Amino acid sequence: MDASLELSTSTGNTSVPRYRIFKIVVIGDSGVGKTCLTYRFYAGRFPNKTEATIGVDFRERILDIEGEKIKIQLWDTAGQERFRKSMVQQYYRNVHAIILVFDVSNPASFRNLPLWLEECRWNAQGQEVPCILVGNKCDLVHQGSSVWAGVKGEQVRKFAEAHGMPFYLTSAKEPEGQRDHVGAIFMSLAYRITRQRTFSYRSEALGSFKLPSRNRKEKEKWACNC
Ligand SMILES: Nc1nc2c(ncn2[C@@H]2O[C@H](COP(=O)(O)OP(=O)(O)OP(=O)(O)O)[C@@H](O)[C@H]2O)c(=O)[nH]1
Ligand SMILES: [Mg+2]
Repeated sequence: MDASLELSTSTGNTSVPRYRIFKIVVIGDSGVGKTCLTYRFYAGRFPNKTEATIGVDFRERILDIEGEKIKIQLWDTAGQERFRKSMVQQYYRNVHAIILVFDVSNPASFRNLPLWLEECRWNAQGQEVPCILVGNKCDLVHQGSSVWAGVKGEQVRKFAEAHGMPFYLTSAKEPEGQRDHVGAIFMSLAYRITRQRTFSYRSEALGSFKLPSRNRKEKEKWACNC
């Protein structure tokens, strides 16, 4: 069954709420903050401590989108190859959207983005799945030396534009109590995927952003040289 058509129910009791379920997979290099971002959205705060994710961790939240309650199922995946290689196909099975994360203070995590997109393209098997780009750890931008050696906003904008992806720069560690930027990113993605009434994976149903084609020249063109 198409995962989007699954309804949430644990018993035969008809009074149990039934929701449409949407699967969002979070990918990116190890240490970029995937666990912290998903935890922040799930629990509303930065986690006290994290360890490298093994395989996948699931976090779910019920959201109210224009009067409809839906269940967002976040797949917080492992960035380390050895902790993910046996699970990659499950990550992408019936996925509704992908969040591609890099660390703004770690240029290597930005340079590796084409490899992640390649993995998405390969596993999506011709389906076009919404993908957004998130640069995390923006709280570190003004720390340390006066010359910022991390990824520059302009580089991010160009990369995102080249691949037709919306992008956001944020911090899972942003102080609580201020505006919830991380929450707004997830909410805006949830809003976007739930608007697709047909549940089709095709690009015409999903709007303007899609996974890029396999184009080596294009990937090299937008690779970061920092
Ligand atoms: N300053 C800062 N540190 C962060 C932020 N997000 C995560 N971190 C830290 O970065 C480290 C790695 O965070 P994780 O969320 O575990 O990274 P991950 O992407 O899940 O890593 P894997 O599970 O190995 O793929 C931890 O020490 C976090 O405390 C952020 O927004 N700002
Ligand atoms: Mg993790």
